Amino acid sequence: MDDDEDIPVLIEHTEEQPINLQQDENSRRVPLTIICGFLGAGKSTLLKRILTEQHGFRIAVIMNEFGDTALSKSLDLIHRSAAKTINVAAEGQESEEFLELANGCLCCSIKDTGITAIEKLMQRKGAFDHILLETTGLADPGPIASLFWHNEEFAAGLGRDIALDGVICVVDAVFGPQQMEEDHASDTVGESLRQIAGADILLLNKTDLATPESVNTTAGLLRGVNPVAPIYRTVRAEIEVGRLLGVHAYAAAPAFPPSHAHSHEHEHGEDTHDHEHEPPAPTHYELRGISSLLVTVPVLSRAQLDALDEWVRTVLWESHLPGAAPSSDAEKPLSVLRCKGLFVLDSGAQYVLQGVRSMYEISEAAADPALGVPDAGKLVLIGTGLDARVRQSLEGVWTG
Ligand SMILES: Nc1nc2c(ncn2[C@@H]2O[C@H](COP(=O)(O)OP(=O)(O)OP(=O)(O)O)[C@@H](O)[C@H]2O)c(=O)[nH]1
Repeated sequence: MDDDEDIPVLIEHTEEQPINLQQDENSRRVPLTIICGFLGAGKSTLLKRILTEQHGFRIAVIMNEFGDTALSKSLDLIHRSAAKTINVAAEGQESEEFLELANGCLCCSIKDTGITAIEKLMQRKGAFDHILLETTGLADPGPIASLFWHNEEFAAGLGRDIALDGVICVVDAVFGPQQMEEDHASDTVGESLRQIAGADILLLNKTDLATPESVNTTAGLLRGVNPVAPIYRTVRAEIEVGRLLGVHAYAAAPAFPPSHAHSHEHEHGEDTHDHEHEPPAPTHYELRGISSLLVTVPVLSRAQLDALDEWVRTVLWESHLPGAAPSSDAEKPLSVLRCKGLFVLDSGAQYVLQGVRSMYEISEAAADPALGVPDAGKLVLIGTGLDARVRQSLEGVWTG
């Protein structure tokens, strides 16, 4: 450790906040983004980029790893970056470390899991505008995401200060498909597929090491599992920070693909935003593991919206279709890991559905006058056992 270890002195924040990272006006909650990803896919490379580049955002990064990995990782990041100071705050907790970086970011490597690490970080509230939480490779982001969203216990505590912004999954363009392939070996759905399913943004990294054809194939696989998350193709996780943070994935109406088959890409420097909107034909990954169901929902009456709410509740809470007994087919039990929806009422009102595992909410969305009222709604379910019976049962909600 360096000689110049000091108790951290964190500078009072006086500058204006970046527009897209403004905290919720009502609650002043700090947005939190979860980074998960395949082993060796480039999570640390992304973090290093964020911690060392001049992007104007003050981001606190928590490396939530076990053992010494986080410590060695953060020191490695610091040594390679032009950090002004290295501060270690012991506070009687030997596992706590805070590093203040030259670009205003704060790196925390805390060998505690989840909540404790964040509680410690929040003691330094005001020193950052956004929190990034890196999970261990192949950790399922679902339980962590739900911890920060709609957890009553959490809402009474830290949840007053933190709002879940989104989940980013970094996928290895070279080994990603192989990892997905190996993942189905277990009798339950593998972690890599859970990560893809639970992501709000997919970073398809290391595209320089794969042929354009295989990158396209991998993007297609990702799209098959998660049809709504944007896919950014990157080399060394090079992407504008503003495109990853401040996405309000759990608050805003989800950006659904248009109903017609469509595929285009935008170049943004090194990264490419991929909109391969139509899910490809089911692959063996989907048949063995997770698949998605994307349904167009017609304009609904209030009563139909209530019926839809009940349908979602039954499926998410009881894992069976309304009116049907719980499935005894152990191979493909009905289970929803993530759902999103936008519903339009005949009154013109719009409602947004957001769900993680068994937790969900349907709330009225502020209509954007510039966009007008959409002529139909959409619902996407990502999980297992999402077969034709599920679509039929769902459509029965409005066809009667
Ligand atoms: N060629 C190439 N190498 C990359 C790219 N992104 C990351 N790497 C390298 O791949 C290796 C693994 O990257 P990391 O960022 O450590 O991956 P990680 O996801 O943090 O790894 P774990 O935490 O061990 O799961 C490192 O040697 C990186 O320099 C890329 O886009 N192209």
